[in-house]
Amino acid sequence: MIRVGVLGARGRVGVEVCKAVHAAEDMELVAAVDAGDPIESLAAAEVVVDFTHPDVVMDNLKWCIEHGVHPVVGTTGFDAGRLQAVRGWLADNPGVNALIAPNFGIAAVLMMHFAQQAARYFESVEIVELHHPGKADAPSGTARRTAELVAEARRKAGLGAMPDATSSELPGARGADVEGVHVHGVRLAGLIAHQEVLLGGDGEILTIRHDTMNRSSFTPGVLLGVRRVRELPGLTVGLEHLLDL
Ligand SMILES: NC(=O)C1=CN([C@@H]2O[C@H](COP(=O)(O)OP(=O)(O)OC[C@H]3O[C@@H](n4cnc5c(N)ncnc54)[C@H](OP(=O)(O)O)[C@@H]3O)[C@@H](O)[C@H]2O)C=CC1
Ligand SMILES: O=C(O)C1=N[C@H](C(=O)O)C[C@H](O)C1
Repeated sequence: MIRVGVLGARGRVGVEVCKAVHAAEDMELVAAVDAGDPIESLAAAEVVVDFTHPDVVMDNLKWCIEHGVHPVVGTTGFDAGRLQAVRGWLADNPGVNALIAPNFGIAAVLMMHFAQQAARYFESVEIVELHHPGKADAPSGTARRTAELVAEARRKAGLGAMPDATSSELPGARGADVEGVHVHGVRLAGLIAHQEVLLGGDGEILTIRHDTMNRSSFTPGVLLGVRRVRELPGLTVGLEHLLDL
C-alpha cells in the first residue's frame, strides 16, 4: 500500500483526488490537508499530491522534500526559476523525487503532444485557453507549457517569427507572448478547462481542441504519478514522461 497525503483536499480537484485515492486498492489516504490544517499530518505519507494555489505551492513542496515525502504536483504557476528552486531542494535531499505536471488529463497531454508535432508544418500558431472564472493564474499552466513546446519545435525546424502586421493595439488585445507564441485567456462562467491550438498555413487551418468535462478526469493521471514518482529520479516535469508516446 502506498501511503498518500493530499494538500488542497477540500478544493475542486482535491476532493476528486481524495475519492480516487480512497478507491484505489494499492493506496491508503493517510492525510487530507486544506488551508488552515496542520501540514505536519503529512509526515505519515510517502507521496503527497498538491492541488492548492500558486501562492502556496512552493512552501508546500519545500516542506515535503525536506521531510522525505515525494510530491506529485498539479498546482500551476511554475516558471524556470521555480523549477530551478525545486531542483536545488531535491539535490539537498537525495532519494526524494518530485513530479510536476501542468495537466494530468490524458487527452490534454495528447493535445499538447499533437500540437508539438504539428508546429513545424505551419507558419502561424496561436493558443486560446478557456477556463472557469475561479482560476487564479493566466495563462493556464497547460497553455504556457503548450506554447513552450510549440516554440521549441519551431526553433528546431528553423522557423522564424510568425507573420503579424499589428502596429497599433489596445494592451492585451494580442494576448500574452510566450516565447513568440501568442496565448489568449477566456474566463467564463459555465466552463471548466478547455484549450484550442490554432495552426495556420497557406490555405489551411488545423485546430486541435481539448475539453475537460469533469474534474475526475484528472485522477487517472494523478494515480499514475503517485504509483511512479518513487522510481523517477529527481524532478520530472510533465505526465508525458510516464506515457509511452
Ligand atoms: N495539473 C492539473 O491537471 C490541474 C491543475 N489544476 C491546478 O490546481 C490548482 C488548484 O485548482 P482547484 O482545485 O481548481 O482550486 P481550488 O481553489 O478549488 O482548491 C484549492 C484548495 O487548496 C486550499 N489551500 C490553499 N492554501 C492551502 C495550503 N497552504 N495548504 C493546503 N490547502 C490549501 C484552498 O483552500 P481555500 O479555498 O480556503 O484557500 C482550496 O480548498 C490550481 O493551480 C489549478 O490551476 C487544476 C486542475 C487540473
Ligand atoms: O485551474 C484549472 O482549472 C486548471 N488548471 C490547469 C492549468 O492551469 O493548465 C489544468 C487545467 O487547465 C485546469
